Amino acid sequence: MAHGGARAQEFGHDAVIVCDNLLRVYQTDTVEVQALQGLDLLVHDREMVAIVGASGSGKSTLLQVLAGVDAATAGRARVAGHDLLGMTRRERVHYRRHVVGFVRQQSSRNLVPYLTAAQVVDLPQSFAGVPRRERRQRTEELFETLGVQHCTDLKPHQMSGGEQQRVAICVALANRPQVLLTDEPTGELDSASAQEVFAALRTANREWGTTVVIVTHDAGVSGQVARTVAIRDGRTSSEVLRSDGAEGVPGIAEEFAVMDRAGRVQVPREFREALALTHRVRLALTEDSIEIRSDRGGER
Ligand SMILES: Nc1ncnc2c1ncn2[C@@H]1O[C@H](COP(=O)(O)OP(=O)(O)OP(=O)(O)O)[C@@H](O)[C@H]1O
Repeated sequence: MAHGGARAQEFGHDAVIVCDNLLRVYQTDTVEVQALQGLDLLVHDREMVAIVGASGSGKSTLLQVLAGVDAATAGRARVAGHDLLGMTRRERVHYRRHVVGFVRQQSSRNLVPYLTAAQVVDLPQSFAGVPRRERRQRTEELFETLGVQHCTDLKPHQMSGGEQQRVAICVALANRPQVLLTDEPTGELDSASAQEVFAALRTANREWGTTVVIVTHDAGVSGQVARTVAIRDGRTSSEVLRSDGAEGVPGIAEEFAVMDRAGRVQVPREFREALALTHRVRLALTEDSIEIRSDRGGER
């Protein structure tokens, strides 16, 4: 039991994605940008989670760290048991090829202009050494499940934006990753095509048990997933949990603030402005709540 107890204390020991106090600092000649400022995040196996936030809040940086294409400056990031800050080059190649699938922000970067859908989905499987017959079967299975069989012999310029994105999702899923990371998968799409892409992501999540993370600045995504995590200034600030409604009836969504392990909570700007809260506030513990009051009359 002592062993189990010790494990239970480790932050996120049972999560597929663990970000613990993650920091990413970009250093240029003149400025230092803290894109991630001590971000904590847990995602569990088979979850489908959306990450929302304003432009510049750190969403893409987070996804690139999780995808293994960028390295955090400090903190801990673990995905499916892989420690992302301590991986060798070789481990990183294996990780990117087999453990995570990544759909990048610009759809054109996910496909190759002169390759057909079938050829581009074949590529990652071929790099992984999968025999030709199995590759063909997997490609057909992906196209059928995500509804893009008709794109098999088409090149990107012959497909709609939504079809391109669904083929890009097939590429990312080709080697059966445990985790699928998508950066603004519906950013350039009309709402009907966006719905088809969300449906494809849900299908992957349901059919293959893939854990799906969707980064978007579209707050409307909350209606598509059970959990939405909001990032503000490089930190997770709030979460919306949506319970499943009955068939055809939307579920109920409830918003929570996120408290990190040091006890920090971000007070939303509207709340701060409504009470003119500045850098110092009064906290009071009542029987079942904590009050935050302005420090009127106090020195700044
Ligand atoms: N390579 C880089 N060099 C310097 N600063 C960067 C770099 N990449 C990102 N940043 C900065 O880090 C911060 C977070 O950027 P990031 O792209 O992660 O935000 P985002 O929430 O994904 O925004 P968007 O929705 O516009 O893509 C921003 O201030 C951005 O300017």
